Amino acid sequence: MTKLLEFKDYSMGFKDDNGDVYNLLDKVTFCIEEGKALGVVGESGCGKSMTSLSIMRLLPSNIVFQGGQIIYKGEDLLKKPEADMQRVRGKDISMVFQEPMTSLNPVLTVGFQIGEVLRKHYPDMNKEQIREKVIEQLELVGIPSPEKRLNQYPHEFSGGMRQRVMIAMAVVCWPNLLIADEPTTALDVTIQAQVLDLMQKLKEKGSLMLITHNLGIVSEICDEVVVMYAGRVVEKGSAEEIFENPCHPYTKGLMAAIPSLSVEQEELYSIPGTVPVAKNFAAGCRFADRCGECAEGCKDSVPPTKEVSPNHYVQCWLGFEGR
Ligand SMILES: Nc1ncnc2c1ncn2[C@@H]1O[C@H](COP(=O)(O)OP(=O)(O)OP(=O)(O)O)[C@@H](O)[C@H]1O
Repeated sequence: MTKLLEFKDYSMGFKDDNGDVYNLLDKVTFCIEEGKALGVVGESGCGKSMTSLSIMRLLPSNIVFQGGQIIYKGEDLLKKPEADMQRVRGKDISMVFQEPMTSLNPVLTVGFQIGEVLRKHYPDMNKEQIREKVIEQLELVGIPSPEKRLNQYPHEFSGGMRQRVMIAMAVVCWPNLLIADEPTTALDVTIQAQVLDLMQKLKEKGSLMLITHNLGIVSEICDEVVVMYAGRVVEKGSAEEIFENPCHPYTKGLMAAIPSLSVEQEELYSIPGTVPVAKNFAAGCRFADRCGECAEGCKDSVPPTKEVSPNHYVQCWLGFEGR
């Protein structure tokens, strides 16, 4: 297997109004293989979006780099000049955001916006070639009558159709990596299923990094899973391993919180408490406050990462020092 993108001990934080710096992502380490789909899961506020925006180098201005590398095709993206990054974005690596309405420009036609990506990366393409390619993309994502639709504006599309347009825009240059950040959250269930089908199809053409809090989606689409909690990777491995043999108490909690249709449940389980904000992160395990298996000392020092089975890693004190 060939690594397409690799996070190596990547850490970053943010600067508050007083100039104090707080860590957000701590030594994040994982990789995306060529042609595979990786799911990044965790509750809201766990650092999933910060991780993907770091790849694109589209972070807010108060973010401070604290160490590590993000290697793409042998080069550290964090060291690339901005002009080179502009060539990477949209051509090598593309991103689909949560809310298509805010990501599309309301005063430009859909065809123009998809074409814009091609004009930027392939300045030699002529008008007709661009039009053909745009039609081809709209067809690929399942938009009927693409010749007509390309002259329409975003508000003339339904939510699901807008999300498809966003996906068409993201894959028009056939990126090596498509990052989809909660691509189905704003959609209703039937449309969600259609967009997921589309993701399956796209997976055959390149690598996919799917960010979601929905484990059901991950089990359908992803080959590998990274579980994040409060800016750390607490567990990672093949989807099969993670679903069949979850080891971190947080992953087990996420699994227990999946609603089941087959078992009658009186009440839905939810992990007690909430994800802490960076200013309140514990020095040791950041999940300790919410963990049913927390033992003495868990809060004091950062847990070690161990390989529980080949390629399945867990960052937890359980099993160490008599815990
Ligand atoms: N510019 C910033 N300054 C300070 N804190 C920030 C900034 N951007 C994000 N954060 C904080 O970083 C943490 C991680 O945020 P992030 O958006 O990556 O989480 P997430 O897991 O993607 O959540 P969601 O699913 O809600 O998007 C959150 O606590 C968030 O408040």
